[in-house]
Amino acid sequence: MADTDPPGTAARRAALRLLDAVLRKGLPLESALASATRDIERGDDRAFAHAIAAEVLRRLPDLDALIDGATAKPLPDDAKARTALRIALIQPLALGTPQHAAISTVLPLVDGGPKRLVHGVFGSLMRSGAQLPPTPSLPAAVALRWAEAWGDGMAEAAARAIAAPPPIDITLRDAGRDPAVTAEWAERLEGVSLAPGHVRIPAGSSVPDLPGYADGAWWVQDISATLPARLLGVGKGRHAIDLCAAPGGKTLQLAAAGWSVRAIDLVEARLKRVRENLARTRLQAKCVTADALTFAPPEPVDAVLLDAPCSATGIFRRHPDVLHRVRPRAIEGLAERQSAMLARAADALKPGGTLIYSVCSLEPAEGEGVTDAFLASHPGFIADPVAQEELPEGFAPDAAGRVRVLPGTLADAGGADGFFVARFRKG
Ligand SMILES: C[S@@+](CC[C@H](N)C(=O)[O-])C[C@H]1O[C@@H](n2cnc3c(N)ncnc32)[C@H](O)[C@@H]1O
Repeated sequence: MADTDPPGTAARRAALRLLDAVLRKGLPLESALASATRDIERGDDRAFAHAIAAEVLRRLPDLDALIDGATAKPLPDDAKARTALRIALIQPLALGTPQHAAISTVLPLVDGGPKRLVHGVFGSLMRSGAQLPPTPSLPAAVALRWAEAWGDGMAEAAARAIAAPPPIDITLRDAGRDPAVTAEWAERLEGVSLAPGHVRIPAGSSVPDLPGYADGAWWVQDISATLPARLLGVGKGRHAIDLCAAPGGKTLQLAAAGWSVRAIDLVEARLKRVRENLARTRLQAKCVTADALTFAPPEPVDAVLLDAPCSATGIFRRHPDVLHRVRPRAIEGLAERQSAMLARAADALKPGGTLIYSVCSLEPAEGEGVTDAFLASHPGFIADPVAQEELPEGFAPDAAGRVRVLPGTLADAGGADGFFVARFRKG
């Protein structure tokens, strides 16, 4: 950083590195954060760099349309000047930063480069009163892929859902299916409940400061992500394996519902988070670092939950980077690995046991495609259709008894992550 840089420039430089990591290197925003903000001392500056990058990713096609409308010759997609302009524009247009602060801290990012162009385009857009459209636009390739898979209405609902970060959902440890306990917590947390054991609070709430967090009375988990464990019901001491467990939301649900749980994850550092979450909530599970593609339990078990690693396109509201870095070829590769994991999961079950497969993906190849192929290649398994009564209000099984959650679900109550769940029984 140059000594003459205005205060706040470091945060914009970090935002530039973050956007480069996502858009050029294809990395998840969260995993690029530590390295991109390494030279920033203050936590609020690091948070601001993150907020700028996330908001640019939320509104990227709309920002680019403004930039293209104000430049005689389109800037290349990966030009530093384009990224600098995205960072400068998003601040007054969405984050409330005064125009002069936004541009003065962005110009040093293009030192020795097209500074005048960046200044000129920013100035002319601001003078003309440029605004972002009220409904964000999806990247064209994503809009096309999702409209083809699910119809235009889904793509429109997804676009509406990007506009703002979603609310925070909480799963209660001790509520079980008792509506009175849930109602009590909804009041304490000043939230609303959309299902037994669930409370929804506004986006941006400071989670560790809320009542019950330090005592481990609840954990953060989107309502869609609660469905797989809900569909296994109460455990009564029976044995379950959570095959890709970290950070552990479903392990905690299963343990709280009385299952004897073995939590597996490939990545030891991620399994550490499961252990921390178990310690905080005072729940029990055996944590094992292992590869789901080769793991075999000592004895077959009553239930296996495979919440497989996936494109994560269902959580685009929280992680808008997925909209820009997940490509069709990657989705194909993920579906192959999910099929291999599901076959392995099937081997771990007792006869009569229940297998749950889930992904936080909006790609049919990773959901319906994997489960259709599984049933076709595993004649010893049958689909175990989900009944409407098993699901929270606002969710519904599809014609085959699987649960496909699309954008637009619970739209009036703050939405839900995109998700897919299927249940099978071993004959
Ligand atoms: C979708 S996340 C799981 C979320 C978790 N079920 C929950 O509810 O908190 C996928 C997890 O799979 C793990 N994973 C990826 N490849 C794996 C493998 N081959 N074997 C086991 N775990 C794997 C990742 O480390 C990651 O923690």
